[in-house]
Amino acid sequence: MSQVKWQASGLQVHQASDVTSEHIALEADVVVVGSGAGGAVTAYELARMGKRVIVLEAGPYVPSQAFTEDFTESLHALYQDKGGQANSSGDLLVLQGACVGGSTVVNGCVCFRTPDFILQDWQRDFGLSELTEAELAPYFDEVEQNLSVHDNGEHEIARHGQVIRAGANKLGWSVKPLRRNIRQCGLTGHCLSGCKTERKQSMLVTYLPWAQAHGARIYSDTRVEKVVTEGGVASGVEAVVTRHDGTVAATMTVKAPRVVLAAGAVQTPVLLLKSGLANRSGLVGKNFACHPSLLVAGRYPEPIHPWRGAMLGVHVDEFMHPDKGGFILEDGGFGLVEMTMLAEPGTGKPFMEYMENARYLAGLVTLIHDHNVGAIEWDGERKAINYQLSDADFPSMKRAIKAAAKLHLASGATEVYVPASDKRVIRSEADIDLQVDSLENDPQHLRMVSYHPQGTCHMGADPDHSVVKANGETHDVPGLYVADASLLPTSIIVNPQITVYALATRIARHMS
Ligand SMILES: Cc1cc2nc3c(=O)[nH]c(=O)nc-3n(C[C@H](O)[C@H](O)[C@H](O)COP(=O)(O)OP(=O)(O)OC[C@H]3O[C@@H](n4cnc5c(N)ncnc54)[C@H](O)[C@@H]3O)c2cc1C
Repeated sequence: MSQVKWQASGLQVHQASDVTSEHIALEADVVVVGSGAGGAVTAYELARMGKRVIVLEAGPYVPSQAFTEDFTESLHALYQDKGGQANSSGDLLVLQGACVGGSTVVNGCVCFRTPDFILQDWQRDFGLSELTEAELAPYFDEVEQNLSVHDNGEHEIARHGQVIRAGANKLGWSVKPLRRNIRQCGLTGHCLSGCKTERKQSMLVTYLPWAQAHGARIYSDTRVEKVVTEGGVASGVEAVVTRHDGTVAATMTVKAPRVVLAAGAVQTPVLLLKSGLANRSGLVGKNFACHPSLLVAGRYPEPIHPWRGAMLGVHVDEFMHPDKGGFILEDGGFGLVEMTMLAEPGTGKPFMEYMENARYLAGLVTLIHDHNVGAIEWDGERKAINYQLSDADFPSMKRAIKAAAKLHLASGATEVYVPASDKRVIRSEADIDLQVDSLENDPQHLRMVSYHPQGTCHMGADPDHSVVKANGETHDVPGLYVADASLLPTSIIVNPQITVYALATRIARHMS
């Protein structure tokens, strides 16, 4: 891996194809595991402080020019488990990016700060007294500025967003443009396949090149298998470099007194469990939450063309506070593949009818404030995501479906499709309770997707009841840090990337 090629996008990545020896031994001040939201920001912040930083990324390096805007191919090329990662019962797809830039490459660009009522819960219930709105505000300001976060302009609200906004106004519900980290959006609607024109301000085109400009070295195809300690203190990692045909190109060791885990909320706990570290509380991998989402589609009399224009335009925050329901609705555009993945279109004739009418559909994505009832487990060979929607969260899921149905009807939809395994269509206000009240919280009944796994190595003041401190360092192992979505003690209702960026910035700045 001594000779690396400069890629057209400007990022220089050491890849498996560059490997020239069976073992690679490296040294650094800090080794960062994962190059997504948490990893890229931490790497940049530390590199610009003059630290020698190495970033190890399990996924491949896919330069933007290679993005295809074909979602089936993107799942294969850019996503964890080729887009097939799911919970143990198979009714929750857990989508995560697995490439240089992580989930930020494939995300929908939506940006929210952590709601203050969530931070207050963390202060009260987890002893995180320092994580106040005032303390985090400068970090939010900074990352938002760095990533060109702005309220969607009118041209960024596609037809599907316009009809939803009109319906929300009719109902008197609070509806706002979404904020997104994008510069001069090309309105292609292919966010989930990566942004070919590099307008999305993902880590691939921002913090990673910036980190590299400050000397950080980035290795793709490199999966960290173990965190190593000496005398109870972090001392580095062991990794394997794998070619794209699955064969091992080399083993790797990195010696570093600071190890930052940012492999995402599924893989970071797996790595700690494999390494047998930082688990005095028994909470590594526990406390998993994920904002289980539904795509509630409405059929409109006039064509909507949900694949046209910016993917995400507006959101309804009327019910965001837990006292008001604990959910938000985001208007979501989607292409034909997403449409079949996220809905329950049936098979045979019903499927053909659904797809024939695709251009008349608009989607609402529900996000709920779920409890942290899941767990990531490792049996020595494979991971398991054990998560079922809890009975405590089912009422809020049903409230979100009802609100989405009501909103579609108010927006002019003639039919609303509930993504349930027994086909349920709502055609009038009177149908809403009828169709939704009888839903059961049984495995496989609702087709759920998570874009936001969180919480599996959560922060807290008490070492017996949390995995890491507010500064990101694990309670048990000096020098071993977590800086990704695993940190969040509770689910945060809103899309989490900005929270992860802000926390990672803070963690890097507090690192000694
Ligand atoms: C399809 C999709 C849409 C989304 N839309 C939005 C949105 O609009 N707004 C928003 O706020 N959030 C969105 N998110 C979520 C957001 O992108 C994530 O919350 C955020 O990126 C999490 O950051 P992270 O650092 O925890 O993990 P990631 O960004 O997922 O990065 C983790 C990286 O670690 C790598 N890795 C894993 N294991 C290892 C290992 N053992 N060794 C080395 N590397 C490893 C992975 O390959 C991955 O690249 C979306 C996510 C998805 C998947």
